[in-house]
Amino acid sequence: MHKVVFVTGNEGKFAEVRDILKPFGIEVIQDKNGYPELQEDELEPIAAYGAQYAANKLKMPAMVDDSGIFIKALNGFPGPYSRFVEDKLGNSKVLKLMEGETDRTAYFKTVIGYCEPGKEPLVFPGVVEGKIAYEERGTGGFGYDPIFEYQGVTFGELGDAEKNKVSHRRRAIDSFLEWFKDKLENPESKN
Ligand SMILES: O=c1[nH]c(=O)c2ncn([C@@H]3O[C@H](COP(=O)(O)OP(=O)(O)OP(=O)(O)O)[C@@H](O)[C@H]3O)c2[nH]1
Ligand SMILES: [Mg+2]
Repeated sequence: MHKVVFVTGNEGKFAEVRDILKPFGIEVIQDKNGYPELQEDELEPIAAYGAQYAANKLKMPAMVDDSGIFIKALNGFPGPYSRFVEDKLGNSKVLKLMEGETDRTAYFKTVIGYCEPGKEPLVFPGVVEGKIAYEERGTGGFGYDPIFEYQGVTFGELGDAEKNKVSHRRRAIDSFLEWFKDKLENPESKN
């Protein structure tokens, strides 16, 4: 069994990453102590810096997840500021900003940052494309899930297991796993 520390205060993220990695023999341990989140227009540098900070502080391999929802009609807003906007506006006010907008195109993105002590951080992005619904639907998931429609169904309406098959987070973790499995098979050749 491999162990990875996942630094996040978000229980929804933690539960998803734990469930996705479990079948691969990777045990995920949550660390709620946080990391400095850079203010950047892209998620990658935020995740890279956070993972390196956490690995060097904890002296063990560390993972972070920086995520956001990017709405086309709002020029990509809230993107990296999704946490702040969720806290200050919430889904109902985001829907107000979208009133009158017929182009509902949006995507969710997760960047997994992973780092081992003394090494360079690696980033693994995952994206899922969808649409902003006209009203909140469903009580599952967390955050923006009730207003994000994937193939006509909101992430709030999908069960956890179904969301974990198609989500941005799932895609980012799949990309991490590809690298991680390769590293287990060829321990000398990578990173
Ligand atoms: O509907 C959603 N489905 C998701 O799958 C999802 N993943 C993240 N989010 C939201 O996007 C922001 C990310 O901010 P974020 O990456 O800084 O995370 P966070 O501050 O919640 O936790 P931490 O990991 O930083 O401690 C926060 O508002 C999250 O609630 C999601 N919303
Ligand atoms: Mg955060």
